[in-house]
Amino acid sequence: MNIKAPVITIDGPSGSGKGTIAGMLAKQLGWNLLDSGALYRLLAFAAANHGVDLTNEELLKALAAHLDVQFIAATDGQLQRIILEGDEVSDVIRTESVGAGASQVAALPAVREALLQRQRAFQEPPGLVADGRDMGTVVFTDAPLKIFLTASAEERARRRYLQLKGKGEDVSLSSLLDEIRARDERDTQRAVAPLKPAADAIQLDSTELSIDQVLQRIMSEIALRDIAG
Ligand SMILES: Nc1ncnc2c1ncn2[C@@H]1O[C@H](COP(=O)(O)OP(=O)(O)O)[C@@H](O)[C@H]1O
Ligand SMILES: Nc1ccn([C@H]2C[C@H](O)[C@@H](COP(=O)(O)OP(=O)(O)O)O2)c(=O)n1
Repeated sequence: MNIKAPVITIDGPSGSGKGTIAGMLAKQLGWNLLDSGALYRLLAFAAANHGVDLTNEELLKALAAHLDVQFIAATDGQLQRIILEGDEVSDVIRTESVGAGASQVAALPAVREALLQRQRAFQEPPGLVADGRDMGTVVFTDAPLKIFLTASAEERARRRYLQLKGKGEDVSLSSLLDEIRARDERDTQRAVAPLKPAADAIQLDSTELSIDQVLQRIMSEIALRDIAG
């Protein structure tokens, strides 16, 4: 019998804390990690490098199917590393402009289809924490725990501002808020796999919660379901 590894999905809008929480959970549980947004970011980044227009669905589909990417698991003291065509791109794919490009290519059905199996291949023992927009609604519909993490747009822009400032980037809070709102609009309104909570997702508003409080809330849901052994 083929018993699949359990999956915890964490979906939600930009800046809600998905990546941070997913990374901490994966570490704490000793599970695999899928940062699905990174795949869309990598595609947008690779398209720019190869001169592929972000509206050219056919070429983007081919590029998505052949993306030469490696995810190197986090170790103590080092975050997960991402290698594209032999070069480390972990940081360069995190800019807001690559995020906007990712949101654009992510609206194309052929691109989503081309990336589906690649995402499902991360479901390996002992378990998987998957973060994105459609992890609970499309990619891992039978996940035993689905979290939909939100926060107000203002709080998400503030977090992104602090994060990018911390990396030495010259950013403005008001333009980040505009970009976050534009991305929310595109991600929730697209025809395929729009950002929305799965019917069986637990919705968690982190606006007033610390990272540790969010983590504790999710750990208690895991304990309730007895899914982490
Ligand atoms: N509950 C929280 N309170 C304050 N800051 C947070 C919280 N959750 C995440 N952050 C910070 O917000 C920023 C964006 O978080 P991130 O995990 O990248 O969000 P997402 O993956 O949803 O876009 C990071 O700098 C992170 O440390
Ligand atoms: N499962 C996913 C993950 C990301 N996307 C798209 C939509 C997002 O705006 C972009 C970038 O996602 P990412 O999770 O890296 O973005 P944030 O860190 O939340 O700002 O990719 C998607 O359509 N489906």
